[in-house]
Amino acid sequence: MYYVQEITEKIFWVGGNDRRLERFENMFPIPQGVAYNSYLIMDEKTALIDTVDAAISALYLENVTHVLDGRPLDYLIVNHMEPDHCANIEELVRRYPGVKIVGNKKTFQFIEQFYSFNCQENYHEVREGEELALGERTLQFFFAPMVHWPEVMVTYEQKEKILFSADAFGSFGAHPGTLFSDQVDFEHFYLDEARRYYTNIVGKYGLQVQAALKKLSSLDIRMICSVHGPVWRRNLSYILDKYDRWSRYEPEQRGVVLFYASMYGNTENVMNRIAGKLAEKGVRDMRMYDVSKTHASYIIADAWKYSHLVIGSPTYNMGLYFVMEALLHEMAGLNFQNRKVALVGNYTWACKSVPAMRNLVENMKKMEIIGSPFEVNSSMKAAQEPELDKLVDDIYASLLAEGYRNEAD
Ligand SMILES: Cc1cc2nc3c(=O)[nH]c(=O)nc-3n(C[C@H](O)[C@H](O)[C@H](O)COP(=O)(O)O)c2cc1C
Repeated sequence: MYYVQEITEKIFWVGGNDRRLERFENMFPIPQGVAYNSYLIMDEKTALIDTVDAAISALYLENVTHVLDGRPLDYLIVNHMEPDHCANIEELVRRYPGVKIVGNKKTFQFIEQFYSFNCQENYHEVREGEELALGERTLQFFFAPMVHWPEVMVTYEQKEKILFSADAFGSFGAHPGTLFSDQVDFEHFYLDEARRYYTNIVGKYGLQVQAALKKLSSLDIRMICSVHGPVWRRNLSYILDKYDRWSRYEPEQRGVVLFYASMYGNTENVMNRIAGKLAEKGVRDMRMYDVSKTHASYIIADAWKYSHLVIGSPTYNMGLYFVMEALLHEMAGLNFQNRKVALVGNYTWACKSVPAMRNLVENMKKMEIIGSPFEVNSSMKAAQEPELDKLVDDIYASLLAEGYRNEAD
């Protein structure tokens, strides 16, 4: 049976949740599921904003039919052509043959690339800033290229000042019954998943996000409706500030993320010793991950959050342990930058992990290597304690220089 919610007068959320999907984009674990949001505006003309993933099409079509209540669909706004939002275009055209599909040149190019049905007669191409009157309400379209696909646009509803923002401001996590961010404790319920979503999916395109934020800054926005995650109707500056910071690659918090690879436990042992020594100095904001155990998306999200990283890896086949190598490549691919990094390398006959890590890290922008990388020859020896203490002192000094306030102070 249909399940819809009216988000404001005559604008309905007609999306749905998927809590069965194991991995978003077949890559990112989503233990709390994901929501696909679509919105239907009932005015003199009816307009549907984006569709949903094929996994929830049946319920979705029932939702749309229910809200339309016998009326035709006049417009389908396609803000984003990623298949998790476009799976129902063909069926909607079949059901509502007169529907105008609103998009830009690239939108239509992508429709034809992804799908084989012919709906060219339905195209309604819009330009940057163009308006579309629905009756009481008028929509306006702004292009947001590469946030995070080239055809992306956002739709601004002028009467109630609602931004339909495509993937921007989205989050992993299905709706827990509530729909609005102010109905839950966002920091506890969504923030980590919103950060993981942003950093892993949109993170590479900080410059383009900054450009979009600048373009939208002249609009009076009272509500943000993304295609994933909760709807924002209060305290919008909170999520706008997060996006601004994330897209400038600025850490949210001073603290340390330690992540390591280790087969026999000797690299892990050094990482634990570093964390323990930092804790003795009073550092509390630390996270530690084994890269073979924790999915990269969680480590990347925390690397984005914190100011300092400690990275440890054994040498493997004259290079870097593959999982660590993949993770650092992924971070570089996401344009990750602007952090302080300490390195720990391990080897039994020829240490290649330190130069490999250094090379990968130094190829990222605005990265600073702290002190001297700590090299372990199979296992750490007592004689190396002063050298490790020196590295810990350097990490701590760097934290303080960045403004870290020690609980013990
Ligand atoms: C398949 C394989 C390849 C390795 N390749 C190298 C290598 O090229 N050079 C080297 O010095 N050590 C190499 N090692 C040894 C490890 O780097 C070394 O034993 C290290 O101390 C392991 O650290 P861990 O205790 O944290 O797992 C290799 C080990 C394995 C299992």
